[in-house]
Amino acid sequence: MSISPASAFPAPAFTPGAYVTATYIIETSLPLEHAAEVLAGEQSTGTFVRVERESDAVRARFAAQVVSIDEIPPTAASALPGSVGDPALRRRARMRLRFPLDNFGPSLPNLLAAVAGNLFEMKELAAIRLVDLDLPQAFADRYAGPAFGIAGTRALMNRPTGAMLGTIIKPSIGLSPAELAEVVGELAAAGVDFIKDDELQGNGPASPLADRVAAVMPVLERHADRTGTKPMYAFNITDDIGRLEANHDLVVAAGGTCVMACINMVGLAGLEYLRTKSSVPIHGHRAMLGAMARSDQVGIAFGAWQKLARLSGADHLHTNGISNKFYESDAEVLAAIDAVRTPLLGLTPTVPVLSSGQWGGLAHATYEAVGTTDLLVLSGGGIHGHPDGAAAGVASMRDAWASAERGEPAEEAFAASEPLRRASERFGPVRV
Ligand SMILES: O=C(O)[C@H](O)COP(=O)(O)O
Ligand SMILES: [Mg+2]
Repeated sequence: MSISPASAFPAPAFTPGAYVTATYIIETSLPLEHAAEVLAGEQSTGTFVRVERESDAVRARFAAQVVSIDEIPPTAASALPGSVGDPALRRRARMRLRFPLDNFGPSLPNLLAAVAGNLFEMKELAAIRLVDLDLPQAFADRYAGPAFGIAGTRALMNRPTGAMLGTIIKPSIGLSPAELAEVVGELAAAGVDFIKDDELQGNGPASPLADRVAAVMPVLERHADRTGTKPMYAFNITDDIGRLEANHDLVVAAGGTCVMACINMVGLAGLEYLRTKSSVPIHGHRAMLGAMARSDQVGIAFGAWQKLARLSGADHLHTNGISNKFYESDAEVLAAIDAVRTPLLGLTPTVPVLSSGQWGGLAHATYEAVGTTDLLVLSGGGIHGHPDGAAAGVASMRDAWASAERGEPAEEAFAASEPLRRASERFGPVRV
């Protein structure tokens, strides 16, 4: 085994005066200030007892500091298991903690150990949720973020303006590669911009990644030869980190223009690794986010998580869509889309991906609420479940978004478009 030269491990530079500010919603039955100090101490220089070498000088330089505590109304939710104190005294607060960047350097995994590590286990806290992170520029100096983003994605799929419209292959699993190729041909002919594997379709024996690539890409290449446009297909290459590069290379060698990774399954470090190897946009699926973000009492909110995913290189990031099939309200979805659209440390803008229960009848309400077409809107059941087939499903989406972008009332689109009218018979009334 060869020993790497020391130059391969340059000492990280000190950045005095640089901080990460983490915002939490906490609940505690202890005095709020006390709980905040325990939290700040445990996640930086402290432990359960003051130790001899935790000098004032060490604290001054490395201790996390409580910046603010703002009490907010309690919820009716029960306390996290094992929390201590008199339940009758429980209070809730939004709290900001400032961590010296030098405690961890601009390293996302090590950042998370400080701002989202053991603190979820602290018995002093009856609830603790990380809701936001203010990160210094040093993170963008180290992490490249998206390589393609909105502009690069539009260029590759030849959709310079307007909403980017796509679909998820449904059924998610069960189609043979040959059947998949047929569906892809139909979708491409219908003018879809983007197609993706479902997050459930990885590399199983019934439809291995290599076979899907071999079946799908010739269909897309033939379509591109005829029309000059190659719809983007996001092959789900999620796997162990050691396989990501080979999976990516397989897709790119066949002419593929996108790879998809389930961010929480490969981890942020896996996504960042893929970013260093990828020559096509990375479609970031957020499956499993609910385990972190759904509870009001514990976890990491989408607003904080999406910053980490964007730094790690997600060109596309799922935000959910309005009237979705999952638990999030429209207000939460719109906040998520807004979060992804908010500039972050000068990174290339990531494309928000609106998915889950989407269909053409949601276009007007979505466009009115977000005011942009720099979106990738995905409709799985809403296209494949169209009463007249997937091609009509694509047409219903295109008609709806074109009408919304022209500023017409939804009723007008409904009256003018047979595919949209037929879609509404299956999926419900057009949202206005
Ligand atoms: O992976 C996705 O984004 C979902 O499977 C969406 O599917 P749906 O449009 O059928 O809800
Ligand atoms: Mg899915």
